[in-house]
Amino acid sequence: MNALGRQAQRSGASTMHQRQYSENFIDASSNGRWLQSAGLQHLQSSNASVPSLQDYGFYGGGGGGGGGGGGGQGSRVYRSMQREFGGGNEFYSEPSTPPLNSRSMGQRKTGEEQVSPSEFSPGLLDLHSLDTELLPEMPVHSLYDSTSMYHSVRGRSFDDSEPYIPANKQAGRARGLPENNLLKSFAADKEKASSVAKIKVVVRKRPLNKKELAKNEDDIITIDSNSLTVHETKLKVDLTEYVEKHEFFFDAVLNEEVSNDEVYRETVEPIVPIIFQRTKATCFAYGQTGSGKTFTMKPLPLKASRDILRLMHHTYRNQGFQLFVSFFEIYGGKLFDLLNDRKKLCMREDGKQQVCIVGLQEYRVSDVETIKELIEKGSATRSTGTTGANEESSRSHAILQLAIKRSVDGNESKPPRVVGKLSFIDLAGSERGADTTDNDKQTRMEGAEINKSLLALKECIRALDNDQGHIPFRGSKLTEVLRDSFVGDSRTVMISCISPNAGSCEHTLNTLRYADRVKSLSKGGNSKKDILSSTLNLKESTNMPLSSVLPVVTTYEDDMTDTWPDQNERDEFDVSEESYEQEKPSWKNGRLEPYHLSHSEDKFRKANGQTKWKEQPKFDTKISHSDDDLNALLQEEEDLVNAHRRQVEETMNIVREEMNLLVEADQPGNQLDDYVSRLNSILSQKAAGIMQLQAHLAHFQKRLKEHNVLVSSYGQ
Ligand SMILES: Nc1ncnc2c1ncn2[C@@H]1O[C@H](COP(=O)(O)OP(=O)(O)OP(=O)(O)O)[C@@H](O)[C@H]1O
Repeated sequence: MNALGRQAQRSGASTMHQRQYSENFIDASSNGRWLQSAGLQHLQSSNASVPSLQDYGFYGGGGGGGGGGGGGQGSRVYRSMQREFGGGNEFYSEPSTPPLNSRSMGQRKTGEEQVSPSEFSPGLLDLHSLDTELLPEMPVHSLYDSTSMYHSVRGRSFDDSEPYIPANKQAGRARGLPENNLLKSFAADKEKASSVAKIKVVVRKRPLNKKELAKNEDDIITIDSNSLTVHETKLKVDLTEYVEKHEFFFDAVLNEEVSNDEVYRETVEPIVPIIFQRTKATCFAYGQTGSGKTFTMKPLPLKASRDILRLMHHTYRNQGFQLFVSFFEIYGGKLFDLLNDRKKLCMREDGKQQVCIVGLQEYRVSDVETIKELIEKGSATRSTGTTGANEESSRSHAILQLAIKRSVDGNESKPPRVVGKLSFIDLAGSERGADTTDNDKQTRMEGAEINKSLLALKECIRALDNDQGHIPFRGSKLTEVLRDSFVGDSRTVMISCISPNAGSCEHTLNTLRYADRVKSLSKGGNSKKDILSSTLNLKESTNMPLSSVLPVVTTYEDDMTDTWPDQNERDEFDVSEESYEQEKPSWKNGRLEPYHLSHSEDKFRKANGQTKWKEQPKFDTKISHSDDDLNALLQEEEDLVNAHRRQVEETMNIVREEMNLLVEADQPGNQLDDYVSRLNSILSQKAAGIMQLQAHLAHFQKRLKEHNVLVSSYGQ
């Protein structure tokens, strides 16, 4: 739609997708089968033949290379940790096993691994051996025990000796962010910690980039505390410009000057302690391609790992917690292990509908440098391509998981089981269908798959936050994979990334509407305020009377029920192209004929004059719920056009009435002629506006159809 989306398409064969494979990295066949788990649910029996724990951690001290210049804080922390814990902590007394030459190590087997290769080789699922179920509650000494916590803080700890996060470095902050003081936050009691919002929506605006500055593009986003306004320049029918303001409210809005440290403090830091309490948390970035998702997400896992390790070495010292890292991507609906030469993974479901990622390698880590190295390797292996807005666009969803595990009853011979998990998802850029029309088939299919999964994700978050019985996890691979992070006690942080330039206005509004929906549908917390803000957002954004906006709010209420219209309803609300044909206004005998509502639209009207938009138009019923959801999104746009059309129609009716009154009044002929011709010209302008809106609508419908065809063909 805008120029950005149309630039720099990829040629089909050359495919700028990079398939970079990290040479020298850990061999696919390494590790015991317990490493195969992504930390998903499992059947607990087992254990007799489980291999003993292997530590694939490799320690920054000796290698150093991986850390390179970027070591910075991490190296400092590591050294400090060594100083503090080198003697006492089990993790730091284990032999170093650098991964770069771990191929041979991978073939090493413990006695317990001497089992049928077909049974235990990586890639095969043995549900009985996987630690996929959260560890049942176990007494954890010192957990939220303020005495011991303060003890560790006040004693000589690395926090005292070498704080790695600059104290209160708040330059350029949009608003007061919480201080980074993890251990201090631990002083809060358990209840307080678990009161962290179930879902938090944060928006981050990036600065204008060089390209945008060179084009003299305006920054159209203003931020005030936790509200944000998009200033959209629009054209009236008579081609005069006007600015429409769209105001949104979120849990936090971070301006372009906010650092990644501050983003971490606002988003992930509060949930880190909770994952020691049998909680699974997910943090993901959403937004248009080039809006800063990767920039935002990339540092978060490392910062979180640092805090996790600090907690493990302070508050939970000697309590047997272990940290594991896995990193995989979903590309084109398929899973690839980013820490194992992009080995294709498969997902299986057991009888209890527990999902396991078969063959996924997990690495036990005990220092920041190792994690850093793993993240860098995984990121380099990710599928990227070029979009108009981003030369190195992520074309996959990358999922990095930090799992905290613990041996049952402290028995080290048993495989550790998941206590909690923190998943970081760098989603592929959201794209509008209109931006991909000129792209090659592969790109378009990627776009369709990406959009499908983003919509499925939104649907799941909504359903979860509203405690709905049915969570539509099967909507996409992404949501299937994340199922276990969402069930039970879970937390979700969504970071919506937006570009500030005028050329991205449409994308930005879409991103914010997506975020707004996720937030405003939240049952927990300030639901009243959220509903209000949602209404306000829509009111502002459409510049229409509230009555025209109400149907959209109705959508929200309807959606909360998670019900989908049955087939009959869909049939009844079928919106066919013919119906729009009939709607075109026509001139007859020099007069504009009344603008009839189509039969189908009439059916949307409710007794109170409001329109109910819950019902989806009828589309290919083979398409999954997420596709229905896309339809719903497009339906929203269609609703908007319809609302505008009704507004125009009302204006026309008023004008028509005025004309009739004038004709009836016995005015001098010449004056009347003048007036009538003026009104006629207004009417023809309005008619042109209606035509425009109809073309807009037809365009949406066409796109929707194309998308559905694409998705269904892609799914086959
Ligand atoms: N807050 C920011 N401050 C400075 N530069 C930023 C910021 N956010 C993004 N950028 C820069 O903008 C460019 C695009 O960012 P990034 O690759 O993170 O986008 P993306 O949303 O992940 O895109 P895609 O979905 O295509 O992968 C990068 O060069 C990045 O360094």
